[in-house]
Amino acid sequence: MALASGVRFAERALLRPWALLRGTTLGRTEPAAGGGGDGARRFGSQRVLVEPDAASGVAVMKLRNPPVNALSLELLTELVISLEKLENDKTFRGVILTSDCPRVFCAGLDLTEICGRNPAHCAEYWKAMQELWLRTYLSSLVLVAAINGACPAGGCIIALSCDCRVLADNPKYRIGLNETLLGIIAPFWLKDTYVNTIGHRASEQALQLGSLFPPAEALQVGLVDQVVPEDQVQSTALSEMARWLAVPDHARQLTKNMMRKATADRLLRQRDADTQNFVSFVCRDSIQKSLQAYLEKLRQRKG
Ligand SMILES: CCCCC/C=C\C/C=C\CCC/C=C/C(=O)SCCNC(=O)CCNC(=O)[C@H](O)C(C)(C)COP(=O)(O)OP(=O)(O)OC[C@H]1O[C@@H](n2cnc3c(N)ncnc32)[C@H](O)[C@@H]1OP(=O)(O)O
Repeated sequence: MALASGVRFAERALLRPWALLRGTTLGRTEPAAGGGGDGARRFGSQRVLVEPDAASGVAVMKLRNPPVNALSLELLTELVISLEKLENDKTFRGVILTSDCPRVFCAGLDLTEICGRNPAHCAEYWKAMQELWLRTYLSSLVLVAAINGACPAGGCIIALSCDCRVLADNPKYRIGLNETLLGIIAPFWLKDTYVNTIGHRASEQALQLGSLFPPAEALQVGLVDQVVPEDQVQSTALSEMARWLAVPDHARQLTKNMMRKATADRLLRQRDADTQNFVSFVCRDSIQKSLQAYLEKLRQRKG
């Protein structure tokens, strides 16, 4: 399958994720419940479950890092590797990304990865976050987010880097970039992704206010493409997938690349500087205090 040279270049420029892998069990293959042939076999890792359907060329990738799918370094690494595995297998043309944890799609950055950690760890963690965004944003596969739970901050980053978003209609499942409410700032590449999705004025407001949109508002502002009853999220994601897969891959991929390359290139050009900014920012005493206070509030708040 011919890929745009820009996509190939960007992919070559990305980090090899293997070095990040610690204590994971990638590559394990097991029969899916009730499944028989190769197309029904699932694989994955401790924190990412992949259910491939070779017949349709679509795999369902489920985040399972309970309780809230916080993006730990391990989860980030396993997501990158699982995606790479599907991209390298030409049987697959599309991936539906969803959560295996009830009520939460993804709670965003795992705050324990950046609270009270040394600068080297924060740098390693941020590089893994950049890597996941670059991989998903530039993926040659069609990515549909089936958002079956709350989707703040880093969770929204993952959803935004997909091609299409289907959100379950539950007022508790809010989506958006709430970084400012934690006293932190969305990086420029995330701001760019937001602007590309909902436009400049809406992003300006939502980013400063740290808005988390309930489903109807998320649909209205263009943050998601469909809002459907909870029990129809998966089937709607599959219908959306069929719509996207009806387009010839090469034309769709070249168009995706044309739309997204400039945004990704901005980060690729200044990845190290972005990492340094992140580390020096989050390691400030004042930011560490805000993050600790937020984490404490989360731990005390139940229900
Ligand atoms: C000037 C220079 C500028 C340079 C700038 C450079 C860089 C920019 C810097 C930073 C950019 C960062 C970009 C991304 C940021 C993020 O993603 S920050 C994370 C934001 N996430 C949130 O705010 C979500 C917080 N969580 C919740 O709101 C809820 O947990 C929920 C997801 C709605 C689920 O609710 P519920 O089902 O009720 O679960 P609980 O709240 O009870 O939580 C269960 C346990 O999980 C722990 N937890 C929740 N979220 C996180 C998390 N993100 N990280 C770690 N741990 C989390 C929670 O404490 C509970 O733990 P215990 O069971 O009590 O131990």
